[in-house]
Amino acid sequence: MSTRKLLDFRNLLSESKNIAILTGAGVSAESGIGTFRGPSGMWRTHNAVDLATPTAFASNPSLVWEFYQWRRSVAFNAKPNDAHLALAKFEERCNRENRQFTLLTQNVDGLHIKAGSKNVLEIHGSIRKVVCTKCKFVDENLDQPICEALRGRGDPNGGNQSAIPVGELPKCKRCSSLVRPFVVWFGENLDRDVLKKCRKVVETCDLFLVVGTSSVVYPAASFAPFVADRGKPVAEFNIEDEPASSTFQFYFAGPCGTTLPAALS
Ligand SMILES: CC(C)NC(=O)[C@H](Cc1c[nH]c2ccccc12)NC(=O)[C@H](CCCC/N=C(/NCCC(=O)O)S[C@H]1O[C@H](COP(=O)(O)OP(=O)(O)OC[C@H]2O[C@@H](n3cnc4c(N)ncnc43)[C@H](O)[C@@H]2O)[C@@H](O)[C@H]1O)NC(=O)OCc1ccccc1
Ligand SMILES: [Zn+2]
Repeated sequence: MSTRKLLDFRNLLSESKNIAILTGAGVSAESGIGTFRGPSGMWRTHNAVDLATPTAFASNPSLVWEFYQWRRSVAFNAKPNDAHLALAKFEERCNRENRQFTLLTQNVDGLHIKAGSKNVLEIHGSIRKVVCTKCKFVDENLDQPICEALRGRGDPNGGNQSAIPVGELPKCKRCSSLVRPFVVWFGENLDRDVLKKCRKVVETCDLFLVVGTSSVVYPAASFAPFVADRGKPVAEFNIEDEPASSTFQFYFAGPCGTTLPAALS
């Protein structure tokens, strides 16, 4: 990206009053958390998107809980990287300058909040929380392992794969029924209130940034085009040399742990 473009972007950034940002797995890649595309999108012989479904959980809750036990262990041991930190720092600046800042993330790893971001919408939920399949009680649970039966389980390269009886899987603190990760699975609707907040953000922001996402999962993938259709500027940050879609005004190629601090500081 030419310095000319970078300067143009930074001027626009300093004039904007209502900035919104959408992040995806690419923002956590430099924290050692694999993305969904490519080899890291596989767990054992399963494609992550096949395990992140209500049907997979209904047919094999033990396997799905092993998958999430592993992802919790990776996420809980991960540290926010310079991209997360730059976003948290930029939010503070916006607050000081009375400008609106909203961070929408598809990531369930909790690293934005760990980095200090405040106005964060985790549109696909968080693996730091569980929800009861019976009474719907939502509880933050950072226990590692989350239950005794999952101790040492979840190894992506094999290990003990015998099915864990449902009665030994994580239980609700209120009614002792089976709990599931508090995440939105494929084929499930996003939370109504979260969707309403997302709609307000894309209808009112005057600058939208898209960071580290392949923009294939909906409804999140519809946000940036919606803002662009309103005639508002969109800037994309991605490690790929070329933008997936060239409809946006700005494209910053490279690892976002480098490009984002350079653009936002
Ligand atoms: C696959 C896709 C086609 N399917 C969908 O979109 C589906 C169905 C659908 C609905 N509407 C549609 C319209 C058209 C087609 C399909 C649909 N959507 C849904 O089911 C949604 C629910 C979607 C949410 C699912 N849950 C997730 N996560 C939580 C769980 C969990 O995480 O376990 S989605 C999950 O996958 C997505 C992964 O995408 P990315 O984050 O972008 O990651 P990816 O690996 O793909 O890309 C990484 C990018 O980063 C870049 N990168 C890598 N390293 C770096 C680096 N260092 N720096 C910068 N960039 C980098 C790479 O180049 C790459 O571009 C994220 O959203 C993530 O949250 N629900 C729904 O719409 O309900 C109503 C409904 C229901 C049925 C039918 C109609 C309507
Ligand atoms: Zn319960």
